[in-house]
Amino acid sequence: MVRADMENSSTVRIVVALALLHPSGQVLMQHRPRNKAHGGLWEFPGGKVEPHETCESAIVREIDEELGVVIEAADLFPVSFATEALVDNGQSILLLLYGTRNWQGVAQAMEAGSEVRWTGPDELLQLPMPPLDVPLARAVIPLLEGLAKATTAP
Ligand SMILES: Nc1nc2c([nH]c(=O)n2[C@H]2C[C@H](O)[C@@H](COP(=O)(O)OP(=O)(O)OP(=O)(O)O)O2)c(=O)[nH]1
Repeated sequence: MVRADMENSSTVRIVVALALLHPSGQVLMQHRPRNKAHGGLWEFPGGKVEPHETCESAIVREIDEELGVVIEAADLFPVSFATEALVDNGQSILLLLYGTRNWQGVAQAMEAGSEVRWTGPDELLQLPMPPLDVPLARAVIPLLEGLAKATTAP
């Protein structure tokens, strides 16, 4: 039986992440600083949704902070999501992956100890990444292949 107090004590932490899609068929991946959770792995840039933020305003903020580029909430579309129970703090993460093809500025790693790289569909699953990112990366690959085809089409 589910008690009312149990229903109200959600332990789900929402994390938003972005597939920044280059017209050539590449996605921007970020190397996590070694001092953070999953340090040293490649991930989609993003972060936790803070209280009083919407998911969209959180991803716009995180992308500005982490990559120094401006994206518009209106350009975002949902790509996929993934969930994982975290054993260390008892929280579950709900990771929402958005996509966009539009941004302003040149994406670069703004955080100390971080780096970024544009990655094609053949390389994406070769990168060491957190477990949650593997199914998300699989969902991104057809988008990259579609973009690459559109670029090379006569
Ligand atoms: N941003 C991001 N986080 C991910 C991905 N995959 C994955 O498991 N995570 C996890 C790692 C962390 O436990 C959590 C996000 O934490 P974060 O450190 O990026 O969030 P934040 O920028 O708000 O961090 P902070 O202010 O607390 O340092 O989600 C991913 O692709 N992108």
